[in-house]
Amino acid sequence: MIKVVCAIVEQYDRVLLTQRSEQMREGLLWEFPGGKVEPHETEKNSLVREIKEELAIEVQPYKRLQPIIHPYPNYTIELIPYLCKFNGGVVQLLEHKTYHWVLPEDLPNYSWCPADVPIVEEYLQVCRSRQ
Ligand SMILES: Nc1nc2c([nH]c(=O)n2[C@@H]2O[C@H](COP(=O)(O)OP(=O)(O)OP(=O)(O)O)[C@@H](O)[C@H]2O)c(=O)[nH]1
Repeated sequence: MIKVVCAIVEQYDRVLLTQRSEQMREGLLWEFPGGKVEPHETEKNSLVREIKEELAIEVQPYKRLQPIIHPYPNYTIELIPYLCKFNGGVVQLLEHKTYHWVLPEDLPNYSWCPADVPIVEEYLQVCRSRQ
Protein backbone atom coordinates (compact mmCIF):
# COMPACT_ATOMS: atom_id res chain seq x y z
CA MET A 1 0.00 0.00 0.00
CA ILE A 2 1.28 3.47 -0.89
CA LYS A 3 1.21 5.96 1.97
CA VAL A 4 0.26 9.47 0.79
CA VAL A 5 -0.06 12.61 2.93
CA CYS A 6 -2.16 15.60 1.90
CA ALA A 7 -2.45 19.12 3.28
CA ILE A 8 -5.64 21.02 4.04
CA VAL A 9 -4.02 24.45 4.07
CA GLU A 10 -6.19 27.14 5.58
CA GLN A 11 -5.82 30.89 5.18
CA TYR A 12 -8.50 33.23 6.52
CA ASP A 13 -11.75 31.48 5.61
CA ARG A 14 -10.46 29.59 2.56
CA VAL A 15 -8.67 26.36 1.81
CA LEU A 16 -6.10 25.55 -0.88
CA LEU A 17 -6.98 23.03 -3.61
CA THR A 18 -4.82 21.96 -6.53
CA GLN A 19 -5.75 20.47 -9.87
CA ARG A 20 -3.53 17.60 -11.05
CA SER A 21 -1.97 18.19 -14.44
CA GLU A 22 -2.91 16.10 -17.46
CA GLN A 23 0.27 14.00 -17.36
CA MET A 24 -0.21 12.94 -13.72
CA ARG A 25 -2.18 9.89 -12.60
CA GLU A 26 -5.74 11.01 -11.82
CA GLY A 27 -5.03 13.87 -14.26
CA LEU A 28 -7.21 17.00 -14.10
CA LEU A 29 -8.90 15.87 -10.90
CA TRP A 30 -8.73 18.10 -7.82
CA GLU A 31 -6.88 17.17 -4.64
CA PHE A 32 -5.39 18.48 -1.46
CA PRO A 33 -1.71 18.88 -2.37
CA GLY A 34 0.79 16.40 -0.97
CA GLY A 35 2.54 13.22 -2.03
CA LYS A 36 4.07 9.91 -1.05
CA VAL A 37 5.78 9.46 2.31
CA GLU A 38 9.38 8.34 1.72
CA PRO A 39 10.86 5.57 3.88
CA HIS A 40 12.37 6.89 7.14
CA GLU A 41 10.45 10.17 6.83
CA THR A 42 7.75 11.28 9.27
CA GLU A 43 4.33 12.11 7.84
CA LYS A 44 4.63 15.77 8.84
CA ASN A 45 8.16 16.20 7.44
CA SER A 46 7.06 14.57 4.23
CA LEU A 47 4.09 16.91 3.91
CA VAL A 48 6.16 20.05 4.55
CA ARG A 49 8.71 18.84 1.95
CA GLU A 50 6.10 17.96 -0.71
CA ILE A 51 4.28 21.27 -0.39
CA LYS A 52 7.54 23.19 -0.69
CA GLU A 53 8.57 21.13 -3.75
CA GLU A 54 5.21 21.42 -5.52
CA LEU A 55 4.00 24.89 -4.58
CA ALA A 56 6.96 26.75 -3.01
CA ILE A 57 5.02 27.63 0.14
CA GLU A 58 5.62 26.87 3.82
CA VAL A 59 2.99 25.00 5.79
CA GLN A 60 2.74 23.72 9.34
CA PRO A 61 0.70 20.54 9.82
CA TYR A 62 -1.11 20.67 13.19
CA LYS A 63 -3.91 18.10 13.18
CA ARG A 64 -4.15 14.66 11.60
CA LEU A 65 -7.62 13.75 10.31
CA GLN A 66 -8.95 10.26 9.55
CA PRO A 67 -6.83 8.36 6.98
CA ILE A 68 -8.64 6.82 4.01
CA ILE A 69 -7.69 3.56 2.35
CA HIS A 70 -8.67 3.71 -1.30
CA PRO A 71 -8.10 1.04 -3.97
CA TYR A 72 -7.38 2.43 -7.44
CA PRO A 73 -7.35 -0.17 -10.27
CA ASN A 74 -3.57 -0.78 -10.15
CA TYR A 75 -2.60 0.18 -6.59
CA THR A 76 -4.07 1.04 -3.21
CA ILE A 77 -3.27 4.21 -1.28
CA GLU A 78 -3.59 5.19 2.33
CA LEU A 79 -4.37 8.91 2.12
CA ILE A 80 -3.58 10.76 5.36
CA PRO A 81 -4.93 14.32 5.67
CA TYR A 82 -3.49 17.03 7.94
CA LEU A 83 -4.97 20.41 8.77
CA CYS A 84 -2.15 22.90 8.11
CA LYS A 85 -1.41 26.53 8.82
CA PHE A 86 -0.17 28.62 5.93
CA ASN A 87 3.24 29.91 6.95
CA GLY A 88 4.14 32.11 4.01
CA GLY A 89 5.40 32.24 0.46
CA VAL A 90 3.67 32.81 -2.85
CA VAL A 91 2.10 29.82 -4.59
CA GLN A 92 4.06 28.72 -7.68
CA LEU A 93 2.70 25.94 -9.86
CA LEU A 94 5.73 23.67 -10.13
CA GLU A 95 3.75 20.47 -10.87
CA HIS A 96 0.03 21.22 -10.90
CA LYS A 97 -2.19 22.65 -13.60
CA THR A 98 -3.78 25.25 -11.32
CA TYR A 99 -4.90 26.04 -7.77
CA HIS A 100 -7.87 27.67 -6.08
CA TRP A 101 -8.45 29.14 -2.63
CA VAL A 102 -11.96 27.94 -1.91
CA LEU A 103 -14.68 28.55 0.69
CA PRO A 104 -15.55 25.27 2.44
CA GLU A 105 -19.14 25.45 1.16
CA ASP A 106 -17.82 25.27 -2.42
CA LEU A 107 -15.71 22.13 -1.93
CA PRO A 108 -18.45 19.73 -3.08
CA ASN A 109 -18.54 21.46 -6.48
CA TYR A 110 -15.11 20.14 -7.55
CA SER A 111 -14.23 16.92 -9.41
CA TRP A 112 -12.18 15.26 -6.67
CA CYS A 113 -9.76 12.36 -6.78
CA PRO A 114 -12.06 9.59 -5.51
CA ALA A 115 -9.96 8.99 -2.38
CA ASP A 116 -10.55 12.61 -1.28
CA VAL A 117 -14.33 12.49 -1.18
CA PRO A 118 -14.61 11.23 2.46
CA ILE A 119 -11.86 13.68 3.48
CA VAL A 120 -13.85 16.61 2.09
CA GLU A 121 -16.82 15.33 4.09
CA GLU A 122 -14.80 15.12 7.33
CA TYR A 123 -13.33 18.57 6.76
CA LEU A 124 -16.81 20.03 6.28
CA GLN A 125 -17.78 18.48 9.63
CA VAL A 126 -14.71 20.11 11.24
CA CYS A 127 -15.83 23.47 9.78
CA ARG A 128 -19.38 23.00 11.09
CA SER A 129 -18.10 22.11 14.57
CA ARG A 130 -16.15 25.39 14.70
CA GLN A 131 -19.28 27.53 14.18
N1 LIG B 1 -1.09 14.38 -3.29
C1 LIG B 1 -2.28 13.81 -3.31
N2 LIG B 1 -2.41 12.61 -3.93
C2 LIG B 1 -3.62 12.07 -3.94
C3 LIG B 1 -4.74 12.71 -3.36
N3 LIG B 1 -5.83 11.91 -3.54
C4 LIG B 1 -5.44 10.82 -4.22
O1 LIG B 1 -6.14 9.89 -4.59
N4 LIG B 1 -4.07 10.91 -4.47
C5 LIG B 1 -3.29 9.89 -5.18
O2 LIG B 1 -2.18 9.51 -4.40
C6 LIG B 1 -1.06 9.27 -5.24
C7 LIG B 1 0.03 10.26 -4.80
O3 LIG B 1 0.82 10.57 -5.83
P1 LIG B 1 1.55 11.97 -6.10
O4 LIG B 1 1.84 11.94 -7.54
O5 LIG B 1 0.80 13.16 -5.59
O6 LIG B 1 2.80 11.77 -5.14
P2 LIG B 1 4.32 12.18 -5.40
O7 LIG B 1 4.36 13.64 -5.75
O8 LIG B 1 5.09 11.73 -4.20
O9 LIG B 1 4.58 11.24 -6.66
P3 LIG B 1 5.77 11.01 -7.64
O10 LIG B 1 6.39 9.72 -7.16
O11 LIG B 1 5.04 10.83 -8.95
O12 LIG B 1 6.64 12.22 -7.57
C8 LIG B 1 -1.56 9.47 -6.67
O13 LIG B 1 -2.04 8.25 -7.18
C9 LIG B 1 -2.72 10.42 -6.45
O14 LIG B 1 -3.67 10.38 -7.48
C10 LIG B 1 -4.58 13.96 -2.72
O15 LIG B 1 -5.51 14.58 -2.18
N5 LIG B 1 -3.33 14.47 -2.72
